[in-house]
Amino acid sequence: MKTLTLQQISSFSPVKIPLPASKSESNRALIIDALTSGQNQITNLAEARDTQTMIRLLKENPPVFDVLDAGTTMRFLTAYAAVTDQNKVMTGTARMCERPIGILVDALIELGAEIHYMNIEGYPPLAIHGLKNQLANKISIRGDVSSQYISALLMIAPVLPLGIELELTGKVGSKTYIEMTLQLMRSFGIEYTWEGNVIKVDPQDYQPTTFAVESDWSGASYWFSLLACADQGELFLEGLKSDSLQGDAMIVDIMDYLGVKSEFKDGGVYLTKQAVKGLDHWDFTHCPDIAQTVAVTCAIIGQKMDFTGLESLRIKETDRIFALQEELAKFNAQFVEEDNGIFTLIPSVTMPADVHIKTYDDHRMAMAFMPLMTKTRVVIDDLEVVNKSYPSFWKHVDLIQ
Ligand SMILES: O=C(O)C1=C[C@@H](OP(=O)(O)O)[C@@H](O)[C@H](O)C1
Ligand SMILES: C=C(OP(=O)(O)O)C(=O)O
Repeated sequence: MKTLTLQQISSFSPVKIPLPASKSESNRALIIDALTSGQNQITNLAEARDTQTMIRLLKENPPVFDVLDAGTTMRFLTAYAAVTDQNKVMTGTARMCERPIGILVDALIELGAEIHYMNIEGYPPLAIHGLKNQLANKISIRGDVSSQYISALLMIAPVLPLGIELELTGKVGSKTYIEMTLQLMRSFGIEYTWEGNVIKVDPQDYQPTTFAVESDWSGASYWFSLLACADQGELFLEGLKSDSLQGDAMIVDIMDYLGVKSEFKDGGVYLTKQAVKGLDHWDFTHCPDIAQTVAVTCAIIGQKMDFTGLESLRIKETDRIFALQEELAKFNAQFVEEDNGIFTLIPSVTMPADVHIKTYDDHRMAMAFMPLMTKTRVVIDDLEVVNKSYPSFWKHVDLIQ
C-alpha cells in the first residue's frame, strides 16, 4: 500500500477542479446500451474503476464476471446476464462477497432465472444460468437494503416479454438513485409509471440516443467540504448542473448551512465561503454516499449535528459507521450512536500535530478525510483506494496550493 502525506494548508487561491464523470450514471448508460442495438452515442463515461470494469466485462464477455469491489457493476450485470440468458459466474473482492444480493436474486428467480449461490446463500459468488421463460411480472421487493436491486430490475424490465410491475415494500432508501434510473431510461425512450409504491414498465424498445454523462456530485462533495474547512479559498467545480439526475447534489443545500455558497454559471458551480448558519440534523436516507463527507466536515468546523438514514452504510465498501468512528476519534471527534438510528457527531476540540487515516478499502474514507489537511498534517494509508470512483482525485488535490 502506498501512503500519501498531505501538508497542512489552511488557505488557497482560486482553483478550477475538472471533476470526473458520474459512475452511477455511466454504469446505467452502459447497461442500457448493452440492452439495445448499441446505436447510442454515450459521451463522458466515468474514469472510475467501477465503470471501466463494467466496460471491460461487457466488451470481453468472459465466463466469469469479476466486478472487483463495484456494487452497481455486480447488481446491474447480474440482472443483465440473467435477462440476456447467459451462463455466468458473478464474483468480486472478498468484501463484495460479504455484500448481500439475495433480494435481487430472489426477484430474478421469481421472474424465471436460474441462479445458484456458489458459497453462502444470499451473497456472491453466483452461478447464473439465464432466464429462458418469464414466469411472472408482478414482483414485490424490499426497498430498505439497497436501491441497486430495484435499479437493476427496472433497467431489464423493457426487454422482458411481460415487463415488470414492481411493488416496493417497507422503507425505501436511496430513492434518488431509483429516480436516476428511471430518468435515464426515459432519456432512452422508455415510458413508465410510478404510482404510490408501484413502478410499472411495459415491454418496449430502448431508442438509440445521444447521452452525455454529467460530472460526479459525490466526488464534488469533497471540494465543498475542503472549502467549508479552509480559512479562505474559492473553487470552481466544472461540469455540474443544478438540475442533476444525482441525489448527491443535495450537498449544495447541506453546505449552505455549513459555510459554502454555491453559484451555478459558466457550465459549473462557483464555491465561495459564507458565514456558517449551523445545522442540527440531516437525514441521509436518499444521499448515503455524502454522509462521510458531512461527518468529517462537521468534526473539523466544530458543528455538532445529528445524522439519520445511515442504515445502508454498514454494508457498503466497508462498515462506514465503524470506520468513521475509528478515524474521527484520531482527532478527538466522536460519532455516537443514540437510540432510533440517530448518530450524534461531536466535533473535535483539540487537533493533533498529525493524523494517520486508515481507509478500510473505501475510496470515500480517503476522500472524506482529505479536508483535514486544512488543520493538520494528514497521512492517508492507501492512496490508490480512490480509483474506485475518482482516480484523478490526488492530482486535483495537488492543484490546491
Ligand atoms: O445506484 C447507484 O448508482 C448507487 C446507489 C447507492 O447504493 P444503495 O442503493 O445500496 O444505497 C449508492 O450508495 C451507490 O454508491 C451508488
Ligand atoms: C457504495 C458505493 O458504491 P457501490 O455500492 O456501487 O460499490 C459508493 O460509491 O460509495
